Amino acid sequence: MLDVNGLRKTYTGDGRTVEAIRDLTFTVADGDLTCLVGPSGCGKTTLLKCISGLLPPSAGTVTFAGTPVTAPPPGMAVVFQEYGRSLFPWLRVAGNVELPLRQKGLPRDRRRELVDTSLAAVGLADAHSAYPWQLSGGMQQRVAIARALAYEPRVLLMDEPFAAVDAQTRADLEDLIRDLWQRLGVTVLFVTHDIDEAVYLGQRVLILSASPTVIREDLPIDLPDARDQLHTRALPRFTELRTHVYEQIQAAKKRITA
Ligand SMILES: Nc1ncnc2c1ncn2[C@@H]1O[C@H](COP(=O)(O)OP(=O)(O)OP(=O)(O)O)[C@@H](O)[C@H]1O
Repeated sequence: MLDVNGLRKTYTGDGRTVEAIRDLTFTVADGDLTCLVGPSGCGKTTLLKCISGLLPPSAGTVTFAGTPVTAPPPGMAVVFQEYGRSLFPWLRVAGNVELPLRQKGLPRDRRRELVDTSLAAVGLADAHSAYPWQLSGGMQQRVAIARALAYEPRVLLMDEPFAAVDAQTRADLEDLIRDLWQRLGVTVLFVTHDIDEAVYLGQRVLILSASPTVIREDLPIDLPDARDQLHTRALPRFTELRTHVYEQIQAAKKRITA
């Protein structure tokens, strides 16, 4: 579904050159839930922007369902960390979710149906007519997720989407993502700096090195598919995996080679 090949990104300007991504190659299969985790500043956001066609890479290619990405492709949706800035405060919840569907040119009845089902899917069936600023942070992030789902993406890219919500809401939203992924069969690439979150959510965790970034390890997560916050996190295997990822990230920060 996604093929990232020899990706490099160097920022230049104001007499400064920052090599953010040195060389990244990986694929994400159709229907996978892959987490990307790495030290702070290692280029996670840069990578997602390149994958989603928002930023041109300096070298290498991104291919989405067989087509090279040169601009934001239809079929891909992104959820960012800053829900507060991604929703329009003058539009009601339903209007926010509907906006990309208008841009897609869908007829009114279909738009309404998609808004209803995606808001119901994130547990906000009653929030159609509220304004975003009348909702809690966690609810606003649910609206952002509903908007991405209503677009019916084949790939959902998520950039630290739960970093700004409290711990309990975060746990609920993590379960929501696994539930939606299992029910809808959407391919998910989830970026986080939170090691426990990456291990709890992913079928696979890609561990990135410090900037300039390469892939340090491609780790399969061999936990049972049915996960829940209490029992999965109490499994000895969960502890082993999180300890392993933690050690890898610490080593990456100290630039010890794998
Ligand atoms: N527009 C830009 N111009 C110049 N340098 C940039 C730009 N955006 C990012 N960088 C640099 O590229 C590197 C990677 O940044 P990026 O934001 O992608 O990392 P990140 O892993 O998402 O960070 P964090 O963990 O803090 O969210 C950093 O050194 C950053 O300073």
